[in-house]
Amino acid sequence: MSALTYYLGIDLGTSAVKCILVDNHGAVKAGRSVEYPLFQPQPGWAEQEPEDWWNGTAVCIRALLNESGVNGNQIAGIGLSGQMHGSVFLDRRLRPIRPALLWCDQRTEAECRWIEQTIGRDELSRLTGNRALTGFTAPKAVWLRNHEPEHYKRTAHLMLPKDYVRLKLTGAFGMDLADASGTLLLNVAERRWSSELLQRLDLPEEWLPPLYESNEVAGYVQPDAAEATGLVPGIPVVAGGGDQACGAVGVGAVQSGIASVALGTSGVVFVHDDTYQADSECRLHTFCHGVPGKWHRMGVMLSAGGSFQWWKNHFACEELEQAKAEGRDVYEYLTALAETAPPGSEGLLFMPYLTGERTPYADAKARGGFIGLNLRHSKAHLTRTILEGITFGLRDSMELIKASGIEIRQLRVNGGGARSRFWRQMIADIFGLPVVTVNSTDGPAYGAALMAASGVLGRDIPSLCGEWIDIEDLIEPDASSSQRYDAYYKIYRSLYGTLKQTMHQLTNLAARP
Ligand SMILES: Nc1ncnc2c1ncn2[C@@H]1O[C@H](COP(=O)(O)OP(=O)(O)O)[C@@H](O)[C@H]1O
Ligand SMILES: O=C(CO)[C@@H](O)[C@H](O)COP(=O)(O)O
Repeated sequence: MSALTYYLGIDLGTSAVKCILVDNHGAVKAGRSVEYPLFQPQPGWAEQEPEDWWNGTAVCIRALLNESGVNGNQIAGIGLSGQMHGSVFLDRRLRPIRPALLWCDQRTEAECRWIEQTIGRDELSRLTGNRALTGFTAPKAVWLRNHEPEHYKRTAHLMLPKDYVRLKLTGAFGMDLADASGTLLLNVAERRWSSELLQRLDLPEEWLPPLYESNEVAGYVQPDAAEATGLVPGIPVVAGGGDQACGAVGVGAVQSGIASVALGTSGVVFVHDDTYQADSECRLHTFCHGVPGKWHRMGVMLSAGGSFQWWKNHFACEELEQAKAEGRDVYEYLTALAETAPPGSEGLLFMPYLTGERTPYADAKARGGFIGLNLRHSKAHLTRTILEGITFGLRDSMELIKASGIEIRQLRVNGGGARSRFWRQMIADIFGLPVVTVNSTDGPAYGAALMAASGVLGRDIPSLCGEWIDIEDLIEPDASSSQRYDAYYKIYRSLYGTLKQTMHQLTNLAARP
């Protein structure tokens, strides 16, 4: 029997970096994660230090190798996945100029308006397939020029979060097409940088790295990185992808009809496209897929798991203590509590716009709220309605997908929230579709490892998905809950329009010193 080799998948998440080792039959051997801080120097801002990402990744890989007993020389390839859209500005000596602005940073409303006015919405859509949204990278570069001209002048390179880790690992510049799509600087249809847009925005094309398909080798581990991580020099590192493309590959959403639903800090509904199909009003994002030569569309909520995390952090002290005492995960404790309330939470709704929203409203000033509270409502109802509100928000994206003529027959969930069977049943009921989990629960990291194997072995991604990925659990929707949820969803949908002005007034008031 031939010896096992391994593929290392690295997912540079928002809360932590997660590293896994996958053997050449697709089985996960071991996993490890290391957290790092997120800074919010002003309301609506979200930043991280690129050095924290690299240090966390090095510590994580070293611990993973030690704990698993796998040697660096047993690793045949590495794939990188990461939080998308974040802007890493480096000087000529490759030093970060300032903390990176993240995907959930909302400071660039004025820059987005300027880009859309300068280029024109239709023309921007023709050039990039998308519209200017606060989380995307191009408005961040324009913000730097407007607000920190000294930093802008010193900038020599602009890259995405995981591509900084690539630079530290391999000494090479590179970016995959899936993640590059979220910069708003890519001609998504033609899979190349949009020189025309860069010129019109007066942003230097030489800042940007070379582009790769996700399974192409983009560099090799260098001796100094090997020393820092416990890897050995020379291991090939494939381009990888943004976390959504990697997550979709990691659950096998690589053909029409199967959607990936990601429940991380953000919440995403992602569908595969064989050909380039821009959304006419750009309400969905149209990006390159991690499958070479393919595309995808997706809707993105900014605070999906993030809303649940907020609830846990601020309002679940007792549950946190009880969970600790019983050695249970606090989220398991909270979902068990939510399960004691009925579907619809007895007339309660939650708006999950805690950090503004992207799909379907593209509104940095949207805010969250509970509506329908009465004296019968307990913490169980509030906990349940948070999960329901997040899932209604995801359904908003699915409705846009369905309206564009795409038929979905199965949802494959990934991300932290996918651990909860209760939440998966709720998704099945609210979407009216079967919900599947697969053998790996590490969506993006697993997808990155699979991309590495694809590149190293010269195998195509869909066929490797067919070999490595099995359905582990399938939940069918419950007809009576679905019917009840439909009635609640109709009201949920009307809330944003009804309350938009109030949300904006409150956001403006809160911004005053
Ligand atoms: N057991 C669980 N049940 C329900 N939700 C969970 C559970 N564990 C984690 N979560 C949710 O998943 C989120 C984290 O997901 P993850 O994919 O790790 O995020 P990220 O990649 O953004 O760092 C948490 O904020 C929480 O909302
Ligand atoms: O902005 C997007 C996708 O467009 C997010 O998906 C980020 O890529 C990070 O998400 P998490 O994995 O941290 O939830």
